[in-house]
Amino acid sequence: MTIKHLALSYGAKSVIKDLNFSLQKGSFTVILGENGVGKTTLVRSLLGQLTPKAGSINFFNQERDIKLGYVPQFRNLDEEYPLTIREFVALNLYHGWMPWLNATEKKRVDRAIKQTNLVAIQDRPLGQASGGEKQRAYLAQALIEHPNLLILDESTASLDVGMKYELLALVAQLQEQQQLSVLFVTHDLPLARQFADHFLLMEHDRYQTGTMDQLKVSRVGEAHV
Ligand SMILES: Nc1ncnc2c1ncn2[C@@H]1O[C@H](COP(=O)(O)OP(=O)(O)OP(=O)(O)O)[C@@H](O)[C@H]1O
Repeated sequence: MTIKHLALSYGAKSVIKDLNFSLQKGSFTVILGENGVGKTTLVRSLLGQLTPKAGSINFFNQERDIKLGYVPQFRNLDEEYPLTIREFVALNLYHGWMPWLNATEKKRVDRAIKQTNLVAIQDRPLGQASGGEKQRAYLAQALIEHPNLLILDESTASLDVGMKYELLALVAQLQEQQQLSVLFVTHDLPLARQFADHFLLMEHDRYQTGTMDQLKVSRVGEAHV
């Protein structure tokens, strides 16, 4: 994916100006930056929810080659949330009036549930799952479409340390096995250093990119000069 001279704004409020960035196929890239710098805004533009004011976003060779998977920020679901884990994972496969899945769709659900280690608990209500299990269910839902670019937006923010590493280790495994490219938005530098190979560091007036060993910050947003 190549981003050239990208500008994004909300009405008159400019958030991103002249961003240039390349995401290499198969890489695990972390997007770092302080609160309010525009990380989620950038993700929204990649998901096609926000039209650039200027510049371009080109996905790999041709735009139709790209299949995006998106794991949103962790939101704790109500304990009473009515769907089981399996129903939640399959949610996007239901079309309008058709309340059942065909054999191929069932296989896709089985595969995503297996990939995310949810087989044993797939029939439990999602509302009663642990934070890590809920995030794995979001990941499984994103994997249903067999994405080649997976975007995780602060997906680990409210998970405890063990669960964060578990989720990211799973993502890294999928990245390797399936030639996935991963874009991971986070404030968590140790986690980024553990799993990512490239970074995009967003600051209010500049952007830096490179391989993780070129990242010279001790905490997000604070560059050593
Ligand atoms: N719908 C909107 N309308 C107007 N301004 C917005 C809107 N959404 C976000 N903003 C503003 O755009 C700026 C960038 O927000 P964004 O959510 O992209 O930041 P972020 O880097 O993801 O922050 P955080 O780390 O806190 O999630 C902020 O100043 C925010 O207040």
